[in-house]
Amino acid sequence: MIKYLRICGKETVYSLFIIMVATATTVILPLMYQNLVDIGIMNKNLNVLLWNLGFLVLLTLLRELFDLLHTIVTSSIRTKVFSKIRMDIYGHLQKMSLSYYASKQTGSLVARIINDVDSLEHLLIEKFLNLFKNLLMIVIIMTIIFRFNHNIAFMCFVFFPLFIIFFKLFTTTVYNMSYQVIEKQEKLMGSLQEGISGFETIQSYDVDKSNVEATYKKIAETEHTKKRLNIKKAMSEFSSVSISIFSLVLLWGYGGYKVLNGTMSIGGLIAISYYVNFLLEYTTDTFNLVINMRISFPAAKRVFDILDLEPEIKDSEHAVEMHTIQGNMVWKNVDFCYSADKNILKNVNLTFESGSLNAIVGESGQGKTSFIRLIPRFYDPVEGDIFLDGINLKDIKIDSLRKHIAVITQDTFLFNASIKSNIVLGRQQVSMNQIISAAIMANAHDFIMSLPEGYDTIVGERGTKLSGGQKKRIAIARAILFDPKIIILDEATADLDEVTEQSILHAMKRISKDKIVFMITHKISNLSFADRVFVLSGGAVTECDDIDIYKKSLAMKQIENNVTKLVSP
Ligand SMILES: Nc1ncnc2c1ncn2[C@@H]1O[C@H](COP(=O)(O)OP(=O)(O)OP(=O)(O)O)[C@@H](O)[C@H]1O
Repeated sequence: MIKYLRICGKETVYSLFIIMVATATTVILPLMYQNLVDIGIMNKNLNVLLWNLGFLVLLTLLRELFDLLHTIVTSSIRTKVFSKIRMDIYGHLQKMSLSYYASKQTGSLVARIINDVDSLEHLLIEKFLNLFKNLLMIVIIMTIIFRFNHNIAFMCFVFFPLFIIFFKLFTTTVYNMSYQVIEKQEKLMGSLQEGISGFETIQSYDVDKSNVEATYKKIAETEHTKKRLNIKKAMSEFSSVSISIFSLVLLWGYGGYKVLNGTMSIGGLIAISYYVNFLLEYTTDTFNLVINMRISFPAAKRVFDILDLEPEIKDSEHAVEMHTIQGNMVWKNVDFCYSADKNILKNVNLTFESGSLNAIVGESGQGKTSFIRLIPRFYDPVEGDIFLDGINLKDIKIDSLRKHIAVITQDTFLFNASIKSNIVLGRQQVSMNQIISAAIMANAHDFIMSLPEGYDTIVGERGTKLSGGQKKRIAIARAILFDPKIIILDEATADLDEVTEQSILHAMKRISKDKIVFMITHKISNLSFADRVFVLSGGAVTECDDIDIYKKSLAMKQIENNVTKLVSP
């Protein structure tokens, strides 16, 4: 946090200075009242009365002015620090490995960026700075009260232990409850996000009953925990206010008695009652602040927990930049698994040369996607190494490695932007001609031109305004325009009609002359485009010596499966 406060060190110093000056103006006010009553009113001195009234107006205005200044300065701290924290979390999340996202829900991560940073903001700006102001005020006011009247100062001291007892009583419960609220809210955000983005499945399968009810239950539980937390907070506030009332009664009893027996002036009693009032106000406020800080701490801690997380896949110290690559790849004794109890790849030894289109086949769940995930280092092998142009992937800077790879997955992700921006994807200096020729190769140009706004058509969230095949073709055009050395097609053409699929694969075959293309496929017809075919089975990856024989055996297997399905009751 200190690192972030340093960004606006100047503003923090200004803020503390303003707090001190505002404190001074507040502290002087009761003395003015004392003068006004004892010298102005009681001695019928109009001059003193008018001067004091003038000063009172001036001081009150000054205090308001400093409050305004404080708000301006803290707003500037908020803007600088918290936009930086949000950017850092977002940037950090972008660096996290696939394994991290496999165990997290998008909604709960959004909750951290929005809600938890908000809590941290309140904690820092409202609570820490106010705590500083309150403690300063308490010390100054206690000193003044002590100088006024020792007995009253001792009476005030009696109430501190009471505050501490109540504080101890509430603080742990409040902390635990607020943690529960945050966790429940995070889970709720996850369910809401999932429910909203999966609305089509929910509606079409009529699963709304159990699914929606589970979300309703989460909403109710979150609100219930919030209600319990609010009641606890209200109880803690009630107890601190009760102590204040009790002490004011004591002060006015004792002070009134002193005025009656002539040992204290009326102005003095008014001034000291102001000070005691201030003291109680600031002590109560500090008590509530600390309770509220306990509420904000869990959220603040979670913000820094994310920032402290190390991505599983990161650049090694001596990682090198690869500006250009040939694209020759060697796999040496590669083992891979997601968890120790299930091997996905075992002792894979392979060599791929630039200028080849490699089909990866195998039954569902054998590990084809996992296999290609090791190439852009979405995951690392648990044993063995993969070399690109003789350099271990682990020794290449991740950004510079991924710059040479385009992955087109089974699920196409499009941004809610125009078709053109989805193809270009932030790359600079790309001409319209280049975009169009990539779209032509991906068989996307004709359908794009048939849309009323052509390349400027906005595709909707995740591309909902386009068909599955259209989205896929845009993703392929994006990869072609990108012109990487390694192209990975993970069943990328599976949901296209046969003519479109064949024309895209022809294009892939053409452009694979100086690239390595990996094509995961379940279709026998696609194997005709492959230079080499690799079969994944039981963790082993074996190359097919004769593609035609493999195609025949696969076709036979599929026929057998279909016959079994037909004859089985
Ligand atoms: N992120 C993950 N965490 C844990 N296990 C995973 C993960 N991704 C996949 N698996 C498991 O790894 C195994 C291989 O999955 P993978 O997706 O690589 O298979 P595949 O051959 O591509 O399957 P398909 O042809 O059905 O797409 C499966 O048993 C799957 O459940």
